[in-house]
Amino acid sequence: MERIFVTVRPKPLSSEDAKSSPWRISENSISIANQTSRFDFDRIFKEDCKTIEVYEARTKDIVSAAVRGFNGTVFAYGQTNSGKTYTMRGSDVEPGVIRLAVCDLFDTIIEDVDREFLLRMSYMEIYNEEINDLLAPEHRKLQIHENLERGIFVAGLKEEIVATPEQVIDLMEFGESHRHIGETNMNVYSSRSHTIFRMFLNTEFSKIRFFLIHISFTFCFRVFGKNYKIIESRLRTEDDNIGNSCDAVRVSVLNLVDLAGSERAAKTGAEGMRLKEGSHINKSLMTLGTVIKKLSEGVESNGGHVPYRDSKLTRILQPSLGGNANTAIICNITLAQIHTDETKSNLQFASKALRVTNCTRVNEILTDAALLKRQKKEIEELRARLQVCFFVLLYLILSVRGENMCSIRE
Ligand SMILES: Nc1ncnc2c1ncn2[C@@H]1O[C@H](COP(=O)(O)OP(=O)(O)OP(=O)(O)O)[C@@H](O)[C@H]1O
Repeated sequence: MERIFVTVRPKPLSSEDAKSSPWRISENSISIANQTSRFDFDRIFKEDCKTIEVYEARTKDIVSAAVRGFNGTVFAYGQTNSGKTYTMRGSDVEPGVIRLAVCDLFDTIIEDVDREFLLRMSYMEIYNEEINDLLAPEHRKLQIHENLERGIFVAGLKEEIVATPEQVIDLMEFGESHRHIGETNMNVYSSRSHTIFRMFLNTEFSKIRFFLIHISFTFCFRVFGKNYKIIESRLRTEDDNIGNSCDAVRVSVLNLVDLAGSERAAKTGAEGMRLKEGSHINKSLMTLGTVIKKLSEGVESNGGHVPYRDSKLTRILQPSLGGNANTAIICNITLAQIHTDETKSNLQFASKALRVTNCTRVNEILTDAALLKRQKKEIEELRARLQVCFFVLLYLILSVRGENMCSIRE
């Protein structure tokens, strides 16, 4: 069982706002002066901290676990203008969590000489409760499906096979250019949609396709002098007859999520289209809050209902909320007095998330070869047991017959 890891990143204040801020931070606790309520988190960063510190606090581990076959999700949560996009996407001067994660992912893969990888990415946004593909802008209003093989997935979402960090960053920037952004009174570049950047392995690859891709990648890397042996993860072994798991393919998904911020129309001055966007954003964040609250109260483990299906966001993130994933939340806040109520409610959400636990495990899929090997071994074991049973039975029959013969003679 793994608890959701929750950190808090306050946005730097102007000196004017700093003087009037009611918030007091001590180590990893935050409270309002003269009030008894206090919030404790895994980590509270200083206002002047760098994004790399935020990244290294937990996301770095989640990325390296993703390479080992564990699902991972990191999302930035907070009110509008609190620094979520700054944290996840970054700026020209300071790379964000997504960029840092992508570079780290490739570095970790290069170091892993025992495995071969095949990596893919997708990028989507949820805008006004509709899912749009940011890598294929013509793919709009996509639907969520669920089946045994793939779990919960967005049908028709473009998945690009990627081989270098530069390729991922280029695709991400292409996607960013199609994201819905708008001006409000609180943020000139306010995200009007939630975005989910995803890197993952395809469970549908047949062995032949896997090898074809592997061969072509290996060829490319040799030709271009790069040392990447890109993705899905399969253990390399000299001895093909070793153990059962040598041909197992590990499949993991890494979600990096930049949520749109909660907002009050009175403060953002939203009207018309902006107001409609704001109401969709608030509604889906409210559902996220309800889901986290129910999970923190143990409703799901007691067989109760958790309303994942009430918003596209919670439905897509369902496996990361109380499911099979290492999850971290970066709660972006502002310490300005004018936003005290919003900051308090964001911290309440984050506190509840601290009590949510996930059950993580390595996702391993057996290839045909490994499956055959495992079944062959099982057959051999059964055959050996059958032989033992046969000899025991023969012995019993012979001894019974021997006794009968004796009693007849007598
Ligand atoms: N840690 C920080 N250091 C310096 N500037 C920051 C920091 N965090 C945020 N900013 C600045 O604050 C402004 C708002 O940040 P950002 O757009 O990331 O907020 P947001 O939470 O994503 O807002 P929204 O929900 O409206 O999209 C930007 O100009 C950004 O550069």
